[in-house]
Amino acid sequence: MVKSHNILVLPGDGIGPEVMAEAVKVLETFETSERKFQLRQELIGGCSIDATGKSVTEEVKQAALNSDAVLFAAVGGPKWDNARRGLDGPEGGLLQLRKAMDIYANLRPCSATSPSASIAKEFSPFREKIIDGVDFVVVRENCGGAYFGRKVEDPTYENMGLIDILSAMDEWGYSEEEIKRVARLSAEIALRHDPPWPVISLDKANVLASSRLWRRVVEKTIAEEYPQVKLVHQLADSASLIMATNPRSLNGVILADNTFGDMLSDQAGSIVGTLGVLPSASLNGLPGDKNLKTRPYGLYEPTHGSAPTIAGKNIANPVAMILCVAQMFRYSLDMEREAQQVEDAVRKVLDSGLRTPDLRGKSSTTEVGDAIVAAL
Ligand SMILES: NC(=O)c1ccc[n+]([C@@H]2O[C@H](COP(=O)([O-])OP(=O)(O)OC[C@H]3O[C@@H](n4cnc5c(N)ncnc54)[C@H](O)[C@@H]3O)[C@@H](O)[C@H]2O)c1
Ligand SMILES: CC(C)[C@H](C(=O)O)[C@@H](O)C(=O)O
Ligand SMILES: [Mg+2]
Repeated sequence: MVKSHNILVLPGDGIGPEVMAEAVKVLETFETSERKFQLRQELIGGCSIDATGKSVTEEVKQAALNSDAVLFAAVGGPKWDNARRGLDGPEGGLLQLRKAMDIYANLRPCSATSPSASIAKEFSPFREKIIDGVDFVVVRENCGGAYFGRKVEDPTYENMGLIDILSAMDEWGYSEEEIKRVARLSAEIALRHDPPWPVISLDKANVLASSRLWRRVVEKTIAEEYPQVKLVHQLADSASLIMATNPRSLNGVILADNTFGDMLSDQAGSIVGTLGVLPSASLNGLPGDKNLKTRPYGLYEPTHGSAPTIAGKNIANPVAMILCVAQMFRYSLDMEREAQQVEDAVRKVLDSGLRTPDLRGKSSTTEVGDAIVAAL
């Protein structure tokens, strides 16, 4: 029987279409007589605002809900800076999609050997003995907190930066259930390792009310449901220092709310020395999750953005986007063997020295993509 996977492809803005083209090339090499990918490409972000007036349309959200997985590249850019209003700006398209799909856990792995030890060795600003053996995944709560709370902005301003905004507010709230589900998913990831990884939960319980609830709920959930998982509470600000001084001590699952997770996962880019190689997976549950009330949803996006200054030059690094294909194989399509094949091919190409200019290489986006396809 032929297996057919419906994949929604959202290239977005800036370097998005360039890196997505390479990811699609890699994906298509896995088509066989038994496995087909039905790709549907749609607009999101600034390009969607230009075409439809909306950063994401209801039709695209519906397409995401009907697909087996979503590949997303990047949104935003200076052209739309003045259109940046809450969920209506280009970045809001991505936020709306995360909410519509209820993909509440964003997994952002970082290790000194993935995608390639040679990259971390050469590009990390840290000494080798600091980053040696670093291996963690940031599990970022993706559908709540300050990102989705009530927003109050001065309604009179027309152009961001041109007229004074006298006051503004982002409500940063969490419910027990929102915290519980992401704590459970983190513990499940911890248990996939032998011996189980610790869960290191970040908060600012010394200051924020939402963090105090966060700490209580994480504590109770893990103690009652996952007693075999070691839980460590860490203040988010000092976690940021530890990531730069002794990152190995954060090895495990780093569980964080939406804002802290966003910041810490970018900081994790400093361990490997570039954001251009870090993928991420946003999920509404792990494969086989018995609590899932809907079909499994997965959206796969690089940690980096639309890099407007290098867009259109065929020099963007496609590796993070290509590694998103591996994540999609792993979490949405039950293709672990193929996921590892992609990761091995990426490692081989990076170790061979064939790299884009962000990694001091001379190769173009398409050359790196072609080399990865050839290495598969
Ligand atoms: N998920 C997303 O769509 C996403 C994420 C972050 C930022 N953004 C948006 O992207 C725009 C630019 O933001 P920024 O500059 O803060 O972050 P960015 O990640 O786009 O760029 C940061 C730096 O990394 C470089 N870089 C990023 N990706 C690269 C790649 N694949 N290859 C080579 N170099 C790469 C850029 O040239 C730049 O020097 C903004 O509009 C922002 O809102 C979008
Ligand atoms: C583009 C923006 C909405 C997004 C975020 O803040 O979540 C980005 O920074 C990310 O990390 O995916
Ligand atoms: Mg970010």
